[in-house]
Amino acid sequence: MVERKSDNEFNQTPSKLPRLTKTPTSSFQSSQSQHPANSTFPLSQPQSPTKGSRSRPAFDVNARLESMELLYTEMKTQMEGSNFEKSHHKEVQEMMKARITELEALRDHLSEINESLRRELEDCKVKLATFSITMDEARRGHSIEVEEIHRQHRHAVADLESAHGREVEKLRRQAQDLEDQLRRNGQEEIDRLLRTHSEELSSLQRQLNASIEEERVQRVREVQELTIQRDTQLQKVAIDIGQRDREADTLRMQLEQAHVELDREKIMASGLRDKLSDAAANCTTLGSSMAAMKAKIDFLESDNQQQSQSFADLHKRMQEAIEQERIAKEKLRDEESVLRKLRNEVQELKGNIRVFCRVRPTLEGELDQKANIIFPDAEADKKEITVQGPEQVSSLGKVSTTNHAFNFDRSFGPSSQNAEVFEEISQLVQSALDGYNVCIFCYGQTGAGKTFTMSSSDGMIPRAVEQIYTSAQALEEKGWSYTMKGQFVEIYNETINDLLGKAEELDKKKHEIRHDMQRCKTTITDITEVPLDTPETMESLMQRAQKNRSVAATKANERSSRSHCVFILNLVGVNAVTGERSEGVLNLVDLAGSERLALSGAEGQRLKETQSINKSLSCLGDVIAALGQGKEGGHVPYRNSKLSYLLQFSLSGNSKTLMFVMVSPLQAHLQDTLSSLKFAKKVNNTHIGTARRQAKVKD
Ligand SMILES: Nc1ncnc2c1ncn2[C@@H]1O[C@H](COP(=O)(O)OP(=O)(O)OP(=O)(O)O)[C@@H](O)[C@H]1O
Repeated sequence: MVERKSDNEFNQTPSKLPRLTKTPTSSFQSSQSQHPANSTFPLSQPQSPTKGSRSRPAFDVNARLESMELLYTEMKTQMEGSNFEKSHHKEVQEMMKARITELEALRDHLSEINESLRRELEDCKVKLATFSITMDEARRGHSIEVEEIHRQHRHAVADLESAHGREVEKLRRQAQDLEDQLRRNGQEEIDRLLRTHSEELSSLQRQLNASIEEERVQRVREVQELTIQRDTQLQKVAIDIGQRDREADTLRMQLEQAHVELDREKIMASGLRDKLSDAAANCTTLGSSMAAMKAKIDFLESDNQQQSQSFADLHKRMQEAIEQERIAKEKLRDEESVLRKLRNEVQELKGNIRVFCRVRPTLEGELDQKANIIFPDAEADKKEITVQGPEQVSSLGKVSTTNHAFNFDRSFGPSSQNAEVFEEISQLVQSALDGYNVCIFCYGQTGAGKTFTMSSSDGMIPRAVEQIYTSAQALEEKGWSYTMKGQFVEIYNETINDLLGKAEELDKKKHEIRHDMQRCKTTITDITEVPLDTPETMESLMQRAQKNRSVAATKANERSSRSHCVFILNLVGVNAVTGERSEGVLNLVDLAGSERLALSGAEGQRLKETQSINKSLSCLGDVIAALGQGKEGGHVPYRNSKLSYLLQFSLSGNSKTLMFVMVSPLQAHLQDTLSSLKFAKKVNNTHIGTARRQAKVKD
């Protein structure tokens, strides 16, 4: 802050200024030496003389005063300027004051506004708080409502689901009933037609044979009688003629005698002439009887014509009967096509991928190790299976178990027989004859019954082949002729082996899978294909495959459990009557054991086996899952394993697939049982597109 001095103070001249009398300091001296005479400070001279002052000239007061005057004038001018500036500053100050007043007024105004705004803000805050409370209440109400709606929705969805489930169940049952009905009706109709037809045929045949026989016997009898009559008459005539001849001879002799006697006895000439005319009359009679005989012979000949006519009639009737038989056969063929169509429609209704579950019985020595497995609907639909999980101990030491329920297209209990199981798949096998690609595979852990179900002497493979033979034979009547060829391969460590080839070539000969994408056909290079002409061929084929499997088993322990076994049956049918052609494939697969195979600890051959089984089974699951997504043109990882690549055309949406999940009844296998059933459940929940028949009609 600058100290203000009064105007008077500034207007005083230097002469009027009080004089400084002493400050004899060295600083003064130094300042004086630094400032020349015109310097404004200091204003006084030191009073006490020093050693140095004695040598200096005397102090010039006037000059000093002059300089002081000058200095004063200068200062005055400066002061005037300062005064002007001061007045200017005063003005500015006034202006600033006015401005400050203005601003203060503005500030007051703004404060008022601020105050009112603050009050408004307070109001708003109060309102906001009220509004927030209302909002919270509304939100709570809303969430309660939403919760309520959710609950209702859940209930509605659950109701709908159960209704839908019931509806689906009902539809499935209806479809089943319809199928049974259709099958029964079709079968009954066919049986009835066949019966009627064969009865008609046999009665016609009998009638025909009887009437032919009767007619023949009668005609033969007539012919014999006529022949006898004719012979008798001919004999008679011959005798007559002989007699007449003899008479004629006699007469001739007599005539000769008469002639002889004529000469001698002319009188007797007229008598002889009379006798001659008698003889002539007799001759005429003989001629007429000969004509009668001739007429009789003609009559007999015309009777032969009648016989020919009746033979022609019989022939005509026989032709008519053959024509009727042909029409009946044609009708039967039409009905067979309808039946085929219906059968496959029923199969499609059931879904193109189906899952059956089968629990094997406990064997000797296993009775006390049974797991708790039940079949809740064994008396009704036979679809459910419930497995009691392993015991779990809680932290409080409480022991509990969980029940795991599963639902499949069909569940078979331990008492089920292969015949009963086959009955359920026979329609599917039939589809292969109708030109579909069918794949049936058995999945499950080692010892769960896969081989027993598939390849035992009364398993699915021999039964399927037998049914195909029987059906193919029955279809022959309808113009179909089938060629069947079988292949049997093993996939071990991602390598294909020919089970019908030479034993010494196992694991040595290389086989490649080739796909013909246009014809949707799979071939394996250098593989043995056996024509199956008779059921006996099938038996020897199975024995050959079994022998090779045993040879392979000596190479690696438990090899049969650790390899996949695929039986491929190629069926080509041609209908000579309708020109139709169908190509179907039936694949029956016995998979490697699916037990959880840990990689840890395994090494060498065992590690390789484990890796390839894990890979191929998980790849099979991936393929089914990808197909289930049903994306047109979507990627399906068939190539990730040999098994899925081999079955590509039999696993696609265009084929019919059935999976058997095989279950061991033992407590020790419970974890594997549960994981097999969970895998099967996933497959069961998959829907694969509609199968197409590979049938062609000749141009
Ligand atoms: N339904 C059944 N009725 C009677 N016995 C059965 C049945 N299923 C399986 N078995 C018996 O159980 C045993 C194991 O069955 P199987 O060999 O078929 O199992 P697997 O699953 O094929 O095993 P692997 O994977 O080792 O080939 C065999 O002795 C078999 O005869």
